Amino acid sequence: MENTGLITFEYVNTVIKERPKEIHKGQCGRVLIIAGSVGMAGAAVLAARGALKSGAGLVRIAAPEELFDILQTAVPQATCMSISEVISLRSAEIYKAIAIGPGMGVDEKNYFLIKEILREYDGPVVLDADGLNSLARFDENLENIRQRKSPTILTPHPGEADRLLAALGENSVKLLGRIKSAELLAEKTGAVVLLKGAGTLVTFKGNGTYINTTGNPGMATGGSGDVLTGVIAAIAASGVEAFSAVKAGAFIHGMAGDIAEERHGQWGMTSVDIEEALPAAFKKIVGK
Ligand SMILES: NC(=O)C1=CN([C@@H]2O[C@H](COP(=O)(O)OP(=O)(O)OC[C@H]3O[C@@H](n4cnc5c(N)ncnc54)[C@H](OP(=O)(O)O)[C@@H]3O)[C@@H](O)[C@H]2O)[C@@H](O)CC1
Ligand SMILES: Nc1ncnc2c1ncn2[C@@H]1O[C@H](COP(=O)(O)OP(=O)(O)O)[C@@H](O)[C@H]1O
Repeated sequence: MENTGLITFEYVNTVIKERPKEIHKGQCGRVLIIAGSVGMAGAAVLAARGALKSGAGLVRIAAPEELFDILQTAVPQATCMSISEVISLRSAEIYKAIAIGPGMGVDEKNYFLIKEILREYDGPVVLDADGLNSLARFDENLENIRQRKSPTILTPHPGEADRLLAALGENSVKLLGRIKSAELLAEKTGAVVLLKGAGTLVTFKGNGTYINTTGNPGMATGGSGDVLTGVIAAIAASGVEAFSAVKAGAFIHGMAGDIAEERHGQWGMTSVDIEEALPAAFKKIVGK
């Protein structure tokens, strides 16, 4: 078992800092978000907004073309590209982080795209939702994650973690417990693992397991996790190394959830309220 600790304000304060005066958008992190499908455009919107409100300098969404009108209306700050263009994209190096999965759907075509990115791209990749589900279904022993040398970040909820554990021939989260499940996933894949839910866990083999101290039950609402994907991708794209970016992302996302709770209450708050509270959360951390 890894050493355990808490993710605290004091820690996050050392990770997220005031921006240098001369910085420009190209230096604030370009993020590619591969997300959304017909019927789940919202997941792409929430992830992109999560990234933009976490300081990403430029955000590009790769999605089916049918979604472009929705995406460009809901997130005018982001640019869009067709998901079919990503496959031929050898210029992925311009992105400082790539997030894959929210609302993407699970099929073999998506799996091949994910596989290609995991193989070709050498920056941090955040895998969430259907990105994880596609690998759990088609990637034997999660070999594509295991073989990766660059940072890979897995952000499953317990249902997604069960699918990943099953792909590794392991028991469910219920049987293993949350800490053991997260640590097993991290150990067997070499990835930074964030296991969602009350008391979100972040672990990385040999680097300890940390429990988040922010967040509340009002966050149990559709799309909250899609926002988190964008938050983590943006922090990683800013140059923060993966494990710290995930710990800081979990804390700030939970803090935004706590601000949304204060503003709207646990029953009425939605994932949009969490996303809209991100700037206030960052301001509390940075002081500006
Ligand atoms: N607006 C949009 O476009 C939105 C799009 N979205 C997109 O929808 C896609 C499908 O994602 P999804 O999470 O809804 O379905 P799925 O992976 O089958 O998970 C359900 C299973 O997991 C379990 N489970 C979940 N949380 C748990 C917990 N904390 N603790 C314990 N168990 C938990 C749960 O268990 P249960 O308790 O219900 O038996 C059930 O078995 C995905 O691409 C996502 O991005 C959504 O983000 C919504 C907004
Ligand atoms: N009871 C809770 N307490 C604290 N945080 C929670 C609670 N329930 C859910 N969350 C947080 O909300 C988010 C839900 O993510 P996820 O299950 O992926 O939802 P979605 O797929 O709808 O985006 C996670 O960050 C999770 O930690």
